Amino acid sequence: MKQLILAPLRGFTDAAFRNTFQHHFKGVAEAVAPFVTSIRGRRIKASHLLDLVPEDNRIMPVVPQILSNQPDEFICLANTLFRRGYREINWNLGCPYPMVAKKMRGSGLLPHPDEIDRMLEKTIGQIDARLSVKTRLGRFSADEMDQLIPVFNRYPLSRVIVHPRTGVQMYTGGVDLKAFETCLNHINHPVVYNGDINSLDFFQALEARFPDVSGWMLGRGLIANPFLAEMIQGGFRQGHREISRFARFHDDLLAEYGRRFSGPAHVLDRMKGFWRYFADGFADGRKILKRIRKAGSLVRYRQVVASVVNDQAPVA
Ligand SMILES: Cc1cc2nc3c(=O)[nH]c(=O)nc-3n(C[C@H](O)[C@H](O)[C@H](O)COP(=O)(O)O)c2cc1C
Repeated sequence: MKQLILAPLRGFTDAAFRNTFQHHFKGVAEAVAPFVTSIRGRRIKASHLLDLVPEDNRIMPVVPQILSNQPDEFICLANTLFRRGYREINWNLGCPYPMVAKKMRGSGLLPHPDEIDRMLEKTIGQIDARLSVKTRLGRFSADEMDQLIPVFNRYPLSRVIVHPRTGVQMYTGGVDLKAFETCLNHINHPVVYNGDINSLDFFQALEARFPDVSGWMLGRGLIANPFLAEMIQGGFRQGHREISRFARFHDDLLAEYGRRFSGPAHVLDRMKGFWRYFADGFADGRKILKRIRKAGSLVRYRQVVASVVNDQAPVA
């Protein structure tokens, strides 16, 4: 089995999604959860860690992720999560949003390897869990990696997940596979590849080029085509993308948000959000997305989805 990992996508891959996904589809071994920010003071409210309630995370193994640049806060949150049973904590060094990056968090830390060094030095001996990082190549330029790799190599990280884009690229432009190769060759820890795995063909090309990768993280491509992990594990191109399975998954996801969210408007918003990705799995996805976005109520939304499911066969 290839080690396939569900990427953290805030607003998408929460416990409701992770559990429902795992119930309907095979092929994914674990997930990194969307980030939680560290907070000042020692009291961490239960509401802050709602997505990481252990009883709600027994179906898919989960690695919590922390966004922080404060060693004390990081240690406190990481050890709280360890006491709840999480054995690995991931540090977010990739978040590209200017609001985050300007405060020297996420990818905003990447131009400051000395700060990353300081964080790792202060935290790593103080937390009980294993520590991994999820990083981009740099904030402004892939060259920033040259300074970052020696820092990562100085500490006993359990793995380094690399999304080979810069922070300022956000999600545009291509992934920089040459720079990823440099990371793979020079980082002394297991390296996980992440970015744009949207098809079996691209996955197979990556796997052929980078046989030493320890795992593969999939985000948007897996939401767009929830069958992708099964396709990758089986090495087959088509055949298992059955609309009825997709429909059952969709309906269970909708029901799950119905149980968790306080009103139909929130549920509708969340489900509409998913169609930004689901639509890519359909031949006339743009038209479908327009119809879904126009739905003004959950009742209407269900009708549109039912007609989409009845009328269309998704493309593999
Ligand atoms: C809406 C959205 C939310 C995201 N939230 C997180 C997050 O909480 N933590 C993180 O490390 N990366 C986050 N990412 C980045 C993804 O984990 C991943 O690195 C990126 O989407 C590239 O992988 P993909 O092409 O397989 O989606 C987010 C991406 C998107 C599009």
